[in-house]
Amino acid sequence: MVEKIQRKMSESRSARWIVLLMVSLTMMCGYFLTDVLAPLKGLLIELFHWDNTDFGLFNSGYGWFNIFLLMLIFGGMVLDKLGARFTGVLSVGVMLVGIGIKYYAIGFMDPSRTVDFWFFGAQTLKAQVLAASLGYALFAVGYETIGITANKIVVRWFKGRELAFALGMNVAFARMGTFLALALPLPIAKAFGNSVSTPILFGMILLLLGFLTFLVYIVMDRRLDSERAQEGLADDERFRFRDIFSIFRIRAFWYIALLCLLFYAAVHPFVKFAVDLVVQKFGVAGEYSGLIPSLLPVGTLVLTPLFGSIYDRRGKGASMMIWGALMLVFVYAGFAIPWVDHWAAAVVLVIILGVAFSLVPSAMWPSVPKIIPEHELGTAYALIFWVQNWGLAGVPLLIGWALDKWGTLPP
Ligand SMILES: NCCCC[C@H](NC(=O)[C@@H](N)CCCCN)C(=O)O
Repeated sequence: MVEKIQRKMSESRSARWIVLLMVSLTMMCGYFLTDVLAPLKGLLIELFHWDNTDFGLFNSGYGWFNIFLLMLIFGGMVLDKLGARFTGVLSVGVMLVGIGIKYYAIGFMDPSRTVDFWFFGAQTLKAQVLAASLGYALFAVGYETIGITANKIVVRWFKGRELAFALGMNVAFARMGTFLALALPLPIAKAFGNSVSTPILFGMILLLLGFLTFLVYIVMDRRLDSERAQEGLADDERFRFRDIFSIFRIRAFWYIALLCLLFYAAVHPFVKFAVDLVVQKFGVAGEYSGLIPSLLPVGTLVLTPLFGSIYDRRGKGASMMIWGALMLVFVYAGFAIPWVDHWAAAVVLVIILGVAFSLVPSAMWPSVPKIIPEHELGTAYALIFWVQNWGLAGVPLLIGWALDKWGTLPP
């Protein structure tokens, strides 16, 4: 097999699947670290006296640099200008620094210390919460950038072949990272005497391993470059700043960005509120309440690559996205109708949601290279992620506000 890889990178099936595996593992570590604190909320309340406002601030940190300082868009431009190898290393470096700050804040800072500062008026905050949020904000820049970098790498290696299946597998690794982040942190923290910082340290070590797998990709990608150069196929089109305007002029790009915004804003925040929903509306007992929402990531692990391979063979990406979006409307109508309150209905609705959450991404990500040239792809993905991030940041606030106003959930 190694011989085959050495002979011809561009034609070796094993080489491109190894590249996919190496890059997806790096990305998966990022997905693990993104949600590593989610299951530890109880411990943070118990040990450090964090409250809902602290959590709200910490979670909002995700968008501070990406959305407001446009770091995500710059990340896409760096990707198109300086390439995936450099951008990947930079992303992992930024993630490590960000997560290092968060680790220091959670593991070593005095939870009772406060800081006074001015931001649209005088503010007092817990120093630990502020530092952890700033670390998370920095981490998120690297995390989102590694997401678009992975997309561009997969397109480079798989275009004209089983691209949608490969992108589906890449998303499946992301889901696995999220799944592990929900399953592992609490047992790890408990095994180390209720230490909230140990799962973060565990994630950092994982990410260092993810960095090593990225180095394997770099070696292979360099070989692909030199092979292409020898054949006179070097990528000579370079990204220029004004290319951003040619992306803006493509109408299909806006349709995809809009669908990405609405779709992800509907699904991701749901996951955060799903347990409360099945308890409050469907009357599921406390200890089983996590089971129904957990069907969602597990189902998407298998279905996203499956739909990707259907897309590779049959096409019809637009129809897949439309069906996925319609299913989502059906699911939320089911959640909203008061008399649909049997636990079995919740199971069926979550399964349909899982199908929708696999259908749309499996068609959406491979559709972008069909409308955008490769040298602008990083910026195009970054712009789509940037639009999407507004929804990911805004909708939880909207849900919180709606629950406070009309909901029955405890504050
Ligand atoms: N190579 C990554 C494929 C994109 C996967 C996609 N990720 C996103 O849309 C990100 N902007 C992050 C979303 C927030 C998750 N915490 C996905 O389907 O996850």
